[in-house]
Amino acid sequence: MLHLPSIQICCLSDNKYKDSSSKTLKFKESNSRTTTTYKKGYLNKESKPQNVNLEISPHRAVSAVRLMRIEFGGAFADLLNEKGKGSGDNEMGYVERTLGFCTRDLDDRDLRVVTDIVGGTIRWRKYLDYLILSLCHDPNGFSRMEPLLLQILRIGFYEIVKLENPSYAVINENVQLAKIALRPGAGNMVNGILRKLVSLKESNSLPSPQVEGDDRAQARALATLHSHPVWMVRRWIKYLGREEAVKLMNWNNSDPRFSLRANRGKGFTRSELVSRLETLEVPYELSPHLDDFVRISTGMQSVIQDGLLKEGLCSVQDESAGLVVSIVDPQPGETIIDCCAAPGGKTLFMAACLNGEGMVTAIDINKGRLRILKETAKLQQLNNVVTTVHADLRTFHESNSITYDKVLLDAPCSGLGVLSKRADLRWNRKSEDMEELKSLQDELLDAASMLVKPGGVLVYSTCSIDPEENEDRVAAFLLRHQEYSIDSAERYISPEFLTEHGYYFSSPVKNSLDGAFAARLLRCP
Ligand SMILES: C[S@@+](CC[C@H](N)C(=O)[O-])C[C@H]1O[C@@H](n2cnc3c(N)ncnc32)[C@H](O)[C@@H]1O
Repeated sequence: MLHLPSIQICCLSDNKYKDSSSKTLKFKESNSRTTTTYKKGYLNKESKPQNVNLEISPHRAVSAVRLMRIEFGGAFADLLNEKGKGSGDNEMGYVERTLGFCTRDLDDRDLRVVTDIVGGTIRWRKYLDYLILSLCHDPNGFSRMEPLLLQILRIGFYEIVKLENPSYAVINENVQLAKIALRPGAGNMVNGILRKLVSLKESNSLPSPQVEGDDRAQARALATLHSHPVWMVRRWIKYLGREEAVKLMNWNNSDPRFSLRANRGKGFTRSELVSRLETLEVPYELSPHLDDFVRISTGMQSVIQDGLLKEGLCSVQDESAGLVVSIVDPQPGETIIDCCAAPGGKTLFMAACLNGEGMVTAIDINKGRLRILKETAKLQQLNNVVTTVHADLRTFHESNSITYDKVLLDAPCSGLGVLSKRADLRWNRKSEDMEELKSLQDELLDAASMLVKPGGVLVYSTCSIDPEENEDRVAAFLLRHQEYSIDSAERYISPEFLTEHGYYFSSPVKNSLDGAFAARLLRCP
């Protein structure tokens, strides 16, 4: 029988994060239980003394700090980028500034665990908070709980409820982290609440919201159970029906799968990529849809460490995005303009299809992202067929009179099709964004349409599954622009992706890929 001590909510204290979003951080003083060592190149290039704490679980400490950065510091939970950065010096710097000590270096296994814990804890945040709140004696204190303590609790709850890690270790390690990073009282609180959780789980009596009442109440319960914002759930029930909406949320909560594209531009073929993956012992599957693509569900860390991405031999690109390029169907010798191009996934794939003849002009309003595109084009030896232009598409035509064979508008969108990869996006996106995005998409479509040669092709695409950003935008555009008509996508993709209107649509639920949409439109000659 577990002893369940009474639980108190600890509120914000003076020497901790006050409000990280407003950048008024105060970092905790170094804790007493740390060892000061000299460690080469640990935080920066020079050797300097470090407070390396060997008593706490490094991956939990790093996960807690990473979660703080994502929730309050504006860092993205782009799991791959986080992995790609190798979690090196910078990350340990954040850990030390936040906790007052650093941990030992993370090995590959730790890094994988951090990625899993961070991704899962963010995805399940609403559900985990519901459980935490249900188990607290003082629900009013929940909203005032200090951020680091809340992250530690969320990690513990996620490990116990979703990962089903051995509860003894989860409790011990998270209690230790709370004690050392905060204070003994915080450790006691974590201990009490995690033990209570384990006891409820073992007796199959975890609190659970009932899906009952009117539509609104049911959507609220489903949103908690599947950990999504209520407005998204309501929208999906409206467009997809309840059953599909639940399947979509399950997909969004599942581990993301990645695909790699062999960079033909650099003369690297899919079979060479496959040989490298076999050498690295990374399991793979060939894409049934795209000749250059390979799917992997584990082993990304090995791919990164092998340098395949750094050397520009392959790129991480979802097949759903690759299929948008199939709809453009770039041919050697053509002039193509990619109107919202950065960071360049589609630009570079299109450029590789040109076999050195023709040109892709890549426009983007974001200078930093465009710089990344330019550097990647160089790395992939595609800079001879890629030109970058820093411009706002809406005013670009004022200084440009050139028209192009093909125009791709991969518009800024809600990203509701890529929630399995962008774990934090569901919490950052607001329902009000949808109206703003729709008018921006209309403006950008009008601007892009001016760049198409008579007889040329305009492709409008998004990584959204929302009809208001997809079919509805195209329908409104066709009403405004009678010089355009739909060119069915049937010649470019397999029937499973074809909609009744002749558009391309990849559905996470149906196709097990990210959600994406593209319409191919012809300008009359
Ligand atoms: C969906 S992302 C493009 C992704 C890119 N096509 C790819 O495959 O990597 C949308 C891009 O539109 C850019 N953007 C937003 N408003 C713009 C505007 N008015 N003019 C040009 N680019 C814009 C953003 O900076 C962002 O990079």
